[in-house]
Amino acid sequence: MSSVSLMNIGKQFGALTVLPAVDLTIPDGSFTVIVGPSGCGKSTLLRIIAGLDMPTDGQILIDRKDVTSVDPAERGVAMVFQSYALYPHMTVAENIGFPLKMAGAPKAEIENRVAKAAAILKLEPLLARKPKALSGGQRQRVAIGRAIVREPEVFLFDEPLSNLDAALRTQMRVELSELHRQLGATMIYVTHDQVEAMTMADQIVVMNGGRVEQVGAPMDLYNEPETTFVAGFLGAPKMNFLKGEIAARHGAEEIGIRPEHLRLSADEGEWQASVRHCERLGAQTVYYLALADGQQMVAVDDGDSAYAIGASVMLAPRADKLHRFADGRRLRN
Ligand SMILES: Nc1ncnc2c1ncn2[C@@H]1O[C@H](COP(=O)(O)OP(=O)(O)OP(=O)(O)O)[C@@H](O)[C@H]1O
Repeated sequence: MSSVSLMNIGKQFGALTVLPAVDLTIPDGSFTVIVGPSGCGKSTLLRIIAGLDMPTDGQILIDRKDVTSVDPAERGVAMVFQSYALYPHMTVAENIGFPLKMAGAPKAEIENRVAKAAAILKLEPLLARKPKALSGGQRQRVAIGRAIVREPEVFLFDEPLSNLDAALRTQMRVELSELHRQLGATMIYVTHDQVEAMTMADQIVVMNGGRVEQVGAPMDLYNEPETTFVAGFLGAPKMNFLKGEIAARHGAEEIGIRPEHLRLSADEGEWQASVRHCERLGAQTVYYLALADGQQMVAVDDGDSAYAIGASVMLAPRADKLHRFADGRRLRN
């Protein structure tokens, strides 16, 4: 197991500064998810840790050793990509064992380690198949197997689930979390999907425009976002943001309240709104609402909640869940 430290990492592609200066510590054995919108630089950061890209500035430490100019193969990291890049003419066993073969490992050792990885990933019945005879989820497991056999100190995942359908993604989230518990290795996982970040991470790193916005445990970021960016990025449906008179009454330039922290009632509440649209999800009802001053809100109510389109409702925000911001930053007190 190994910690990873990024010290003042900068990256430029020609005139384009993708990462101005990133400082980040990834604790030993953690499952750290780097999350942010497309283009914020998260894949670049992962490739720099892997050694596939060189930083323009700064240092990378793995297990407290400076690996900034160490060859990717010598860093003790293994990367799993979004596109599984399996060799179509090789069997599952050959695909998994390929990195070891390339490294010149003896045949018996390759077989041994492939068997161990296949057992962990429940791929044993599929070892003789070719990739084209596998489902998307099975292919991704083979790609993960190829990383496991190398017994890396640090696993790097670059959006590994984005080619899978929703049901399979959910299943693989559980499998990856179990894999992490089983192996105890440090895992760094890049995604733009906040659900993956919330469900798998023990540490989330939210990035925005090449900078680290906030680092912390999922529920800490959810409950105490430091910026409106983090507040709006984590959670679905998204946090509501309100400005003007409504925010001023709470002593803020802007307030935020999550849809599940609004209580709806016919006659009691702080704000009056009309129902524009509703989505009945079975377990929940999602209301799209318009306040009297024209600001839009979303509220989540029980599955059997039954306000009609056009109805007038009162909204009561939970006082302990109301976030106050000025200049995009959280206000304290
Ligand atoms: N080799 C390169 N040459 C020039 N620009 C690049 C190169 N690689 C990445 N970039 C640019 O760097 C920025 C960050 O890219 P990066 O792939 O790290 O973002 P990302 O957050 O991982 O996005 P996505 O979720 O879309 O993969 C983008 O503006 C991208 O166009």
